[in-house]
Amino acid sequence: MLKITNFSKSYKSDKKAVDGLNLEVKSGDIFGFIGHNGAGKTTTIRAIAGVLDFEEGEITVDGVSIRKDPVTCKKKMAYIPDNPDLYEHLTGIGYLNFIGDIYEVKKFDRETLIEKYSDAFELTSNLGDTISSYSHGMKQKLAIIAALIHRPMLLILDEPFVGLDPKAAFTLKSIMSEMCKNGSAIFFSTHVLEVAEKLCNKIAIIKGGKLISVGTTAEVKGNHSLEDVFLELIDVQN
Ligand SMILES: Nc1ncnc2c1ncn2[C@@H]1O[C@H](COP(=O)(O)OP(=O)(O)OP(=O)(O)O)[C@@H](O)[C@H]1O
Repeated sequence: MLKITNFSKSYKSDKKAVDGLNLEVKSGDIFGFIGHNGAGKTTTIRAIAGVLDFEEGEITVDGVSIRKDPVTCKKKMAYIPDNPDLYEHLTGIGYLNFIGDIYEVKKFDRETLIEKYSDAFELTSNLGDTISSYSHGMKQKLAIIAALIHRPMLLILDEPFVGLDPKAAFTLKSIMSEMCKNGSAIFFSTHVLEVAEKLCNKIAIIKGGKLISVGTTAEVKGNHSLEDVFLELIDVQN
């Protein structure tokens, strides 16, 4: 579903933020992307989402190059950044309908999914309010609902659990599991290693722009906790 081949990105000419990254996320995978601050997670995620240009390597979504045909790729996926930038003057429902129009989601599907996910995130009674009146967590919930209403084959999330209350985090985890059971693929970054360990069937650890471990969660952590493995790998490679 998502294939990253020899992807590198430099912001300044002297140092690569991401260096020669190879990764494949298959249908049904919940793939956790972990690494220290500045490791290259957001850079990778933004390149996958088609919002960051890059010179080296190839990224394909369902076989389509994000560089050559970004529109086709974007129709197949949804991207939720760590700090979603929403149209503050719109109401919640106005925003969801705006996104529904862009992705040409049919009326019945749209109404059904908006109801389903707004109820799940307890946002239904706030949908008539303007987004500028929402808290940070409410904005995040709205961005998640907007991402889900066009049933993406690939969901890309940058630090999705930051700012969500425990119930909303539980709801999101349940939705992620349900999506992958239905054949979608999910790739997300997180610093919450307990969540990654429980939720993901695959894990990649990035350090200084390079992958230092990748595989099934069982392969990456062996008989240890993911936290122990992560801390040891980060230290050993210093
Ligand atoms: N717009 C930019 N201009 C210059 N350098 C950048 C820019 N964005 C990121 N970088 C650099 O690229 C490297 C990787 O940053 P990135 O944001 O991808 O890390 P991250 O793993 O997402 O970190 P965090 O966990 O703190 O969010 C860092 O050295 C960072 O300073």
